[in-house]
Amino acid sequence: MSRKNLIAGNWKMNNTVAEAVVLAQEISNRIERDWLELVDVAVCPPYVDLKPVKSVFEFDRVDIAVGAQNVYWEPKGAFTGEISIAMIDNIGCTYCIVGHSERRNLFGETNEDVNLKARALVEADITPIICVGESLSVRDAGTYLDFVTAQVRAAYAGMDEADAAKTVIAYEPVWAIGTGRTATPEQAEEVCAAIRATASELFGAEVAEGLRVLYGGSMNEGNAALLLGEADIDGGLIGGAALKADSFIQIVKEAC
Ligand SMILES: O=C[C@H](O)COP(=O)(O)O
Repeated sequence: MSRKNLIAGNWKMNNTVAEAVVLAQEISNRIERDWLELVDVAVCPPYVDLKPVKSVFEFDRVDIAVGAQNVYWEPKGAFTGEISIAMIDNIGCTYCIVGHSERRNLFGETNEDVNLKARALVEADITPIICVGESLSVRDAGTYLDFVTAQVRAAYAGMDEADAAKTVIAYEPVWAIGTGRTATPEQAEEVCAAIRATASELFGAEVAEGLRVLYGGSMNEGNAALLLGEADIDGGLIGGAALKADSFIQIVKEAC
């Protein structure tokens, strides 16, 4: 089965509304419309920027999706500071990142939290981009495949085949995020293939073949082509390089 690449920009905690609108406009102006037949493109700005960025893309009639960077699984109520799935749905989010290592490591998000978020998103027909990835100490200990596939199993707990088919996994080795130290294509492919094999064990070959597995971690316009050339890498979750229209667009082009 051929899978369409997905290039998703994670803007993290960057860009005021004014800055976000300028960046969205630059991306919209420069992206070639026919590339969007060949590759899915999304940007994930901070919550406050979601609606303005979505409005830019709607006004320009450009098929670039928006996604949130996090969400809470409860539908509503006394959860100060949290944002619900209905809220991001209402402003047109197609995707939502869950379990990013910054959320796991800086904000104490657990595998159980990631699972609850992913399941609630699937239920609402918003695609969770489920992030997994090992730290440098786990990589050096040589146990990274067990570690990452355990994260995948935990994220999928309680899901059936139809649920899993609505998800995206992003493999992001923590040691490669924002460090400029990208995984080699071979390193990234080894883990992405293991993720697909785990999905096959859990949900069967058909679901696994259709599952998009992204790579994230210092992906840029210089290394994207080689990473995206690997058999089990179906796109990228881009941090720093997604904050510059030129770099982001070049990566999208490489993914076509
Ligand atoms: O979500 C994106 C990743 O954390 C990658 O970030 P980076 O491209 O700045 O390394």
